[in-house]
Amino acid sequence: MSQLVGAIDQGTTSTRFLVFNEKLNLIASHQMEFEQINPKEGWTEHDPLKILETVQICISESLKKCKSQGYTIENLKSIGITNQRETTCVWDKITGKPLHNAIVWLDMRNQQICNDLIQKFGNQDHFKEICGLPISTYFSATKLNWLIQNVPEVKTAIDEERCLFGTIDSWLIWNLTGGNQGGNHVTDVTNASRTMLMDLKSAKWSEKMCESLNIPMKILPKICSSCEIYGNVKNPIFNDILNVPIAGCLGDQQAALVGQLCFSSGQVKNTYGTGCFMLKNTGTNIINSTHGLLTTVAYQFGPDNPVFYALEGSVAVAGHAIQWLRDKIQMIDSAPQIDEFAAKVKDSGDVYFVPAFSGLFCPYWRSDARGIIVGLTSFTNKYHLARACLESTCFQAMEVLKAMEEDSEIKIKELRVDGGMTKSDLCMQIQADLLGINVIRPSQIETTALGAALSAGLGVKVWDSLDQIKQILNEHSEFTIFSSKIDEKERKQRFIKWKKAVEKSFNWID
Ligand SMILES: Nc1ncnc2c1ncn2[C@@H]1O[C@H](COP(=O)(O)OP(=O)(O)O)[C@@H](O)[C@H]1O
Ligand SMILES: O=P(O)(O)OC[C@H](O)CO
Repeated sequence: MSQLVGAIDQGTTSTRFLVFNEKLNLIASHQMEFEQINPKEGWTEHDPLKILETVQICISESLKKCKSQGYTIENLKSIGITNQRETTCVWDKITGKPLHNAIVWLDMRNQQICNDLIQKFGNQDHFKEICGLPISTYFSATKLNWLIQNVPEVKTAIDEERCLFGTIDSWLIWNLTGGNQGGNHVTDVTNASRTMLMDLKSAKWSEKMCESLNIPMKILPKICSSCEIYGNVKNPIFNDILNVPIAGCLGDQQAALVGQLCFSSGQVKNTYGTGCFMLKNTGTNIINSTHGLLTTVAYQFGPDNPVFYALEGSVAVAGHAIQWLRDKIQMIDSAPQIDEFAAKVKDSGDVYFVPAFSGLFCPYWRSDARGIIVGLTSFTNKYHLARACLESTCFQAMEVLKAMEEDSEIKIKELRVDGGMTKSDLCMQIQADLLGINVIRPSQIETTALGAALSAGLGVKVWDSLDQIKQILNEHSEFTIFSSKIDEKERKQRFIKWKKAVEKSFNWID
């Protein structure tokens, strides 16, 4: 009997469910965008119930497509989950209802809490040794602080032992496995490593971090590996997949690392979605960056297997800037139109766009920066702006790659890429030009979902080993390779201009 594995990919802007067969071919998928709620400047929320609804619809629509190809639910052996990381949910375990909208990773309402912590502990990197992360609005713990301090229902639910906290993976697993009828309150080690509350070495919640950040440990989920059975689907809302085991779970950027088969130390991938995230596998070594990178968990394939780590360069705004041009500025009608516009001009006309909408993450960690467009003249048109927008992501990725090279003093020779923005050939060509190395895009750019599916399939022995998976994928994977078409002199000149633009974005917020 054919074996299928499903993956829920719950991203920042959309939810997907994808089904792969045992040859790792994509059999069916369904995707839905959902609302970004912006109650105030700098705030972004998601409705956790809406997220659940999109998951349910995506599963149901994909399974219809599987059925039309002759498959039945018996073919579906397991499900993996991969998700936007850090986004913070709190809910009531008795009613099963969220106590507030989820606070999204991009949200900056916790800035004052972060400022106070930096002042109290002396510097932004005070906890990096324990959790691998700087004090920043990006991570879950200070979002949770904000909820505890500002939403009375959350405080009361904690006092009455009804409050559960989790990132999106936890919220989904709890609901899928029964919700308030006995759902399992768990997370995986990659997601836990994004909260600031986990000790990287022990891969357990850190008492010191929880105490320093004032987080009650009783509301935290149990930390599991990225590949084990977290429970079977029991919630009747998900009746299309009842009793199917959930057997894989990874944060989306770690899932992409897995989906790109970056299992060896030194291998690097870059995913271009709402943000852009470059991860380098560092094996079982915890490396502390001196160039603004984060240390994070890459994966742990089973509770008895070692934890693998990664260095990460996180860029907050990549595809998000394209969506901003589409939704807020209405310069384009759809994301793909950015390519059409950008291709109409040979360069950006010396225009530089620094999309520091949420400050700048890696390598600067400047919360005082805000977005700017510089170099405008009366010659500038929307096509230049479109090109500057694509270039902005590539320049940011270039800075992250340089930080990785400087940290390890090892030159990165090629870059594997994936994610929504990599559909743009022009963007990938600009990236290769700026980096001066080959940019390699697999024909299957849904590597995030693939990574979650691989983990879920390993969890129930659809595949026995990583070697078997590598062999299967290597048999039918195809790649497009983008090589630089500009020389080092031009690359340097453009980078100097970019750096000048970045500096101009600093110090906007007092
Ligand atoms: N053809 C395209 N050219 C450039 N960018 C694109 C294209 N299609 C989609 N995108 C961008 O890709 C992003 C979505 O990628 P995805 O990997 O689905 O992100 P996420 O997981 O963050 O929701 C959007 O921000 C969109 O702007
Ligand atoms: O939704 P994405 O793909 O932009 O990923 C978001 C990241 O997980 C945030 O850390």
